[in-house]
Amino acid sequence: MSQIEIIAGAENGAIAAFVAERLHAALAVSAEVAITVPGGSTPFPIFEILAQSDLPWPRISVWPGDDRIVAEDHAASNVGKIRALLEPVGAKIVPLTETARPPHFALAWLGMGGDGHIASLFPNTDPQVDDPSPVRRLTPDPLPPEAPFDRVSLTIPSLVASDEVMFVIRGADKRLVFDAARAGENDLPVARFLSAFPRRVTCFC
Ligand SMILES: O=C1O[C@H](COP(=O)(O)O)[C@@H](O)[C@H](O)[C@H]1O
Repeated sequence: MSQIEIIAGAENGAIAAFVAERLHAALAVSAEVAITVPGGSTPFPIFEILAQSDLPWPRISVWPGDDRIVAEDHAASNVGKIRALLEPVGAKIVPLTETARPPHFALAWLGMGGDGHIASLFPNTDPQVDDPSPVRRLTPDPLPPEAPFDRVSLTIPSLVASDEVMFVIRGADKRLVFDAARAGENDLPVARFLSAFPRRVTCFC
């Protein structure tokens, strides 16, 4: 079980500073590092701030932790929006595909849906902590009305291999779901992940 630090009420600037600090620490011991980041609505204002940081972006690979199966120029594409913000500063943006071989991530940044999904590991997809596949194509059920598409997602083992994990979760309703998950009071995808991840977790919520 992970050790979870809760940081409540953090502004986007403070979250961007945390990410930059963790990446600088990883880059102090590795020439190149990889980070996986979420999609949805929460992370993009933080990416905008992060893009202004002094990080050596050409040494950083950025992988979406999940994506909607749409063209990259579609409004629902996570990789398209990540690329628009972070490629201009020099980051290497790596689209997530079904055949991708994900690297070891220095930092896995996750969001969470109100239904307890992380990445695109929705409850109906029954994500397993010992999934032998690093990436899966999945169909959420129900399909979220704001993004009614099939998905591609890192699996729990791909995320568990990361050095450390951070969540950014907005809203009291989601906080209740997260708190129940970390207390072992539900079996949602977020709870399965937390039960399997043995290292540092920081939750901005
Ligand atoms: O569909 C998705 O939703 C979750 C949560 O997104 P948010 O809008 O609440 O920030 C996100 O973590 C995931 O990557 C995304 O594809």
